Amino acid sequence: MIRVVDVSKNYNGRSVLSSLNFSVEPGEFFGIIGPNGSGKSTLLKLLSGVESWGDGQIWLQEKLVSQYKRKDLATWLAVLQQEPLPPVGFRVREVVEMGRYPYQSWLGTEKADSSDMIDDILRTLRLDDLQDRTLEKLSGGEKQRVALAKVLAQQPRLLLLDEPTTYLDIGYQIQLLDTVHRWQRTRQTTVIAVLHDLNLASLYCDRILLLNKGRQIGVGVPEEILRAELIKDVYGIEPIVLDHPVHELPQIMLRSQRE
Ligand SMILES: Nc1ncnc2c1ncn2[C@@H]1O[C@H](COP(=O)(O)OP(=O)(O)OP(=O)(O)O)[C@@H](O)[C@H]1O
Repeated sequence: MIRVVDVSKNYNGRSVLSSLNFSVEPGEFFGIIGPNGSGKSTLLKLLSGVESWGDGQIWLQEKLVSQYKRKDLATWLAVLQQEPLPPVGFRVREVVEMGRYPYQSWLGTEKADSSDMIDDILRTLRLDDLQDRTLEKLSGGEKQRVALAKVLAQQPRLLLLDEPTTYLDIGYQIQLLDTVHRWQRTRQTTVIAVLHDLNLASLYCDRILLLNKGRQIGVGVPEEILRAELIKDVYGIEPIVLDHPVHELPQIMLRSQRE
């Protein structure tokens, strides 16, 4: 679905991504991890066509991302960003309906009625009781769920998530990623997610790309990437890596330096 070939990116002559090479298969849940400033969000911006890359190529199906018209790209992919929602005044349902924009004519009308689908998404994310509330009356975690509902309403074939669990407590982190995972499996949506939490990345991602200082350190299944020596090299900590007793996937325990 996505093929990244020798891609680099500079900001003001400073390299922030260099020689990236990887592919993401249709229907895959693909994670991007790495320390602060390693280039994760920049990579997501290149994949979504928001920013142009320097050298290399980024293919989305058979065309370069840069060859798509903006509205055509929006029927293909949706991006959940860190600061995604309109400021104030809009009601939850109105915001979710904004996700339908790529399917509307210039009059703002849509061929098919999407209200059942919007109802379904609001129910799935437990937002149905909040649908008439305005955004400023929501908590940070509720806003995050509204933002996800809006991008799901776009019915993208490729869903790009930039730190989707920010602001969420552990209950909602799992609920949100379970929802995305179910959505991905039942609709064969491809998901590319930037995740800070390595344990969540292990639980949900089919494969993970590890970046450090703009370089691709590795790409592979969680067992290949979440290895103690690799995590130590990149994050500068001495983790303890254990097998999850239920999911049989690597989980990282942190070791404190305190006396
Ligand atoms: N518009 C910009 N202009 C100049 N430099 C930028 C710009 N956007 C990002 N950078 C720089 O590029 C590097 C990578 O930033 P990026 O936001 O992609 O990292 P990240 O891995 O997503 O970080 P974090 O985990 O802290 O969110 C950083 O050094 C950042 O300062």
